[in-house]
Amino acid sequence: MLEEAITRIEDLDYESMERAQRRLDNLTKPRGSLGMLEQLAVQMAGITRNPRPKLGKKVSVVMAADHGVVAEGVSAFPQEVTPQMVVNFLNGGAAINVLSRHAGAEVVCVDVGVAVDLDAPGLKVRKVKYGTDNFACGPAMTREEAVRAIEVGIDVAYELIEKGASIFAIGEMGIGNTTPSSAIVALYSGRPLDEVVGRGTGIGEDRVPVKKNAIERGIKINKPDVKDPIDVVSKVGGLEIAGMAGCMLGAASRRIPVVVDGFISSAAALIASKIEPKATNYMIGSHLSQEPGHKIALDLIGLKPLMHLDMRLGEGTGAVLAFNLIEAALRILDEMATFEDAGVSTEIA
Ligand SMILES: O=C(O)c1ccc[n+]([C@@H]2O[C@H](COP(=O)([O-])O)[C@@H](O)[C@H]2O)c1
Ligand SMILES: Cc1cc2nc[nH]c2cc1C
Repeated sequence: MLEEAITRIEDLDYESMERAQRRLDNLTKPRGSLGMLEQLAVQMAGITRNPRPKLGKKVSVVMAADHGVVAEGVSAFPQEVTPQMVVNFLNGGAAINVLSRHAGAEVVCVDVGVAVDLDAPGLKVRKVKYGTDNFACGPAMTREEAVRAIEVGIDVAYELIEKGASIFAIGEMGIGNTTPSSAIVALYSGRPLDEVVGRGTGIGEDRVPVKKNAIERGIKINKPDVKDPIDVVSKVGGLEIAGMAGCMLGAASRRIPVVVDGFISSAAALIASKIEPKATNYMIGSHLSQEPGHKIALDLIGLKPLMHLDMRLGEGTGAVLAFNLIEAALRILDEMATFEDAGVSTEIA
């Protein structure tokens, strides 16, 4: 399934992009004056193979899983918050529910590896494992488990696309998951942990060295091979990180755009981009998280955030806010009058 998805990921459709660009240049505004909205519209044309695309159904996917590395004291919150928040997502009370309602998007929550069984109607139970093992002491999961988690993501993407999804916000919930995300971003960027590791849910400055030490031990003991992204995500990653990477690859293989959320979502995007570089064509950056490693990850992938909101929540909350901007960009492309239509004089020189 993973192989099939990878081989189906194509380049953007340059003809639709050129046509969209030509129309944007003829609309009643100085060329390029709508900045990133214009780039978004052109990218969407290339993704959808349509020079004047419209958004259909919008979906926020929240991949949830637990992390053995929390035993090292790397999070400000206890592990039971992961299942508690999953229940909150299903009851409609979390930030992602509110912002998704605001954006007219549906929320889909997937249990890829929560440490307990949950009896929560509406939850997609695709559990690969009851949380990862502590990667400071050995591999987080086996290679087979990592591939299964990626394939859960691909499968969920296909299922939702089949039901009409036209764009995804890719979010997550997993106490401890800024630690594996930091390991992944440090490995691929080669930057020192001091520049990558942040405070996650809000650990005190005194606890940051504990988090860095767990990552250092994890990298030393597991020796992840950066040339093999599945090795990296299995040894020092997470089940929801693999699941999100899969969702991004699955969507790209069906020419569906994915909006990358915060630090953890960007670590997943980095893994997806290392599995298949063309997948980045289908990715849209949303916001810049307060986690210091987020900018490093986005730069590595080549994504530019649309918003700077000082957020650091996760769940897909930044990504879903970008839906309105993407829709705005498409409406500009479709609805604005051209110079000719409106009888407005064009540039002198
Ligand atoms: O998206 C982000 O940039 C982000 C930054 C910090 C924390 N989070 C969320 O907080 C949790 C991870 O934080 P931590 O401290 O437990 O590693 C996880 O549930 C994430 O959704 C998310
Ligand atoms: C309450 C809470 C909500 C979250 N949502 C995503 N990560 C989270 C972490 C905590 C602690």
